Amino acid sequence: MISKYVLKTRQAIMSMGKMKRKIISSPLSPKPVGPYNQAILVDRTVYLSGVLGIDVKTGKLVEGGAVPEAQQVLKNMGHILKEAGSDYNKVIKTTILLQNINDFAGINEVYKEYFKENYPARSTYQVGKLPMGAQVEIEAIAITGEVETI
Ligand SMILES: CC(=[NH2+])C(=O)[O-]
Repeated sequence: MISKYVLKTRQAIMSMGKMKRKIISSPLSPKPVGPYNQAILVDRTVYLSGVLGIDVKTGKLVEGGAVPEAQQVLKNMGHILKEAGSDYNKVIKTTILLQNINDFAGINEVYKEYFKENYPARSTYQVGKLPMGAQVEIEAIAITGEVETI
């Protein structure tokens, strides 16, 4: 049996109409390597999939390890953010996945080149393995349009 509360919640949601989502795809950033999109925009929030350090021209991970990969990840991320009407300064949350947590310090140096102010909330993990044998993957959530920091 459905409670009055659940029924009321359902009615409220129905009365809101259809929520719109927009698939974001930047040709300047590598195509997804699996069944996902680069990003999805819902209302004014854009959800970025985990970005890898793939060079869009070669379709391969850049060489040299975690630091060059992180540079490429964040460049790729910039193109996706721009396509969605956002930028690094409007990112509110990131998740960094590292193949080796010993790269933490090096990654932080690269990260600060892109996130200069209003640092997003962030989580960093060492994981067993990443797609394509990557050393770094970063996902993000960002706001589009005008943002005020209070
Ligand atoms: C790389 C990535 N985002 C994925 O889900 O495989």
